Amino acid sequence: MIDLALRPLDTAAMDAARARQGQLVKPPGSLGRLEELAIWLAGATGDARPTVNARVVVAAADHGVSGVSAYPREVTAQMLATFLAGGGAVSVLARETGAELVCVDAGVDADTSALDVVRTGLSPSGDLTTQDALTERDVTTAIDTGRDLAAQAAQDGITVLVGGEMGIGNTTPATCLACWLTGGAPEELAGPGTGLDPEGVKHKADVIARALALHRPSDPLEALSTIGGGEIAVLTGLALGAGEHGLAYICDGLIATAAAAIAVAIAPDLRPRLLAGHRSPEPAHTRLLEHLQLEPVLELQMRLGEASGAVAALAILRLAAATHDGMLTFAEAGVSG
Ligand SMILES: O=C(O)c1ccc[n+]([C@@H]2O[C@H](COP(=O)([O-])O)[C@@H](O)[C@H]2O)c1
Ligand SMILES: Cc1cc2nc[nH]c2cc1C
Repeated sequence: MIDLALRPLDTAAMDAARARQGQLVKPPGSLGRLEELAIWLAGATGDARPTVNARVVVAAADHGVSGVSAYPREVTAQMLATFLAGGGAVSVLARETGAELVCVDAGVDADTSALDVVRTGLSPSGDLTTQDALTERDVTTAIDTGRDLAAQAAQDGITVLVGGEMGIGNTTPATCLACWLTGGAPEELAGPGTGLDPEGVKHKADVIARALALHRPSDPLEALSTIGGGEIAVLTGLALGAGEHGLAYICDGLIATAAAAIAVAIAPDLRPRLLAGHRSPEPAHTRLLEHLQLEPVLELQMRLGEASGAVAALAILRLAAATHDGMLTFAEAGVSG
């Protein structure tokens, strides 16, 4: 197991934020979820009037499992280059929301030496229907990379971390993990990913069932090594690191949420620090959100990954923090309350 010291939410900062919300010039509760988000952010950051200083980490990897995606694996490296060139959805969304973007090569099947990425030295995962996806050592390396990125973010004054991923085929390991965590059946939880037809989804459910029959992991780290992937393990480490360093953490769709759910299985106290950015239409995502008892901020039928849904939610979190900090109180505005 991993030696972790997680910070709990700061209840004094939350109480102060709640009291401020009660004084702002609006009927109590009238900003709805924005009020809850501001109070949560106060707890996660330990600041009763928190600022949003966000960094988006996109971890990319390829996968040995085949015949489960509508796209070929070379798309992973091509999209990584596109993110860094500023032309991917996440590049635009991060720019619009004033967040920094950091990309990680967590086992991409291409030479990425010309790209400005964080390196792990990992190779693509093995085919989880016939072998372990990762070695135990790979899992440790990936988790440590994620935790180090969170430590660096805290040092840089970041208050909000957003985790996303890119990896052709990765809805298959993510759905395996969702089945393992929730007891869900592959035929219930397998979805179309990048766009499989119903026959493709049925085949994918068979692949997931085969992987689960071959591997019977007994703990979350073993689950990452047998039925996980490099980018998933990096995001598990990133979420754990957010807990260690007192950062707020926004989960994206199916894959990023599976990674966060594994982090919670490792360290249950992490859960209150997680915000579900959105709900993806993948059935396994809804099951994971129920498992974690997280209510997504947005439901926009987004199913891209890349942290796109989480960064869309970051825009809402910014508005929550801005109203919390910038509004006048009844007394300051001279409004009868
Ligand atoms: O985040 C989601 O819920 C999500 C749902 C479907 C697809 N994706 C993205 O699509 C890729 C995985 O899909 P697939 O069909 O290749 O397993 C990967 O790059 C993910 O970022 C992401
Ligand atoms: C083009 C493309 C972009 C993506 N971004 C995240 N997953 C993706 C999958 C594909 C196929």
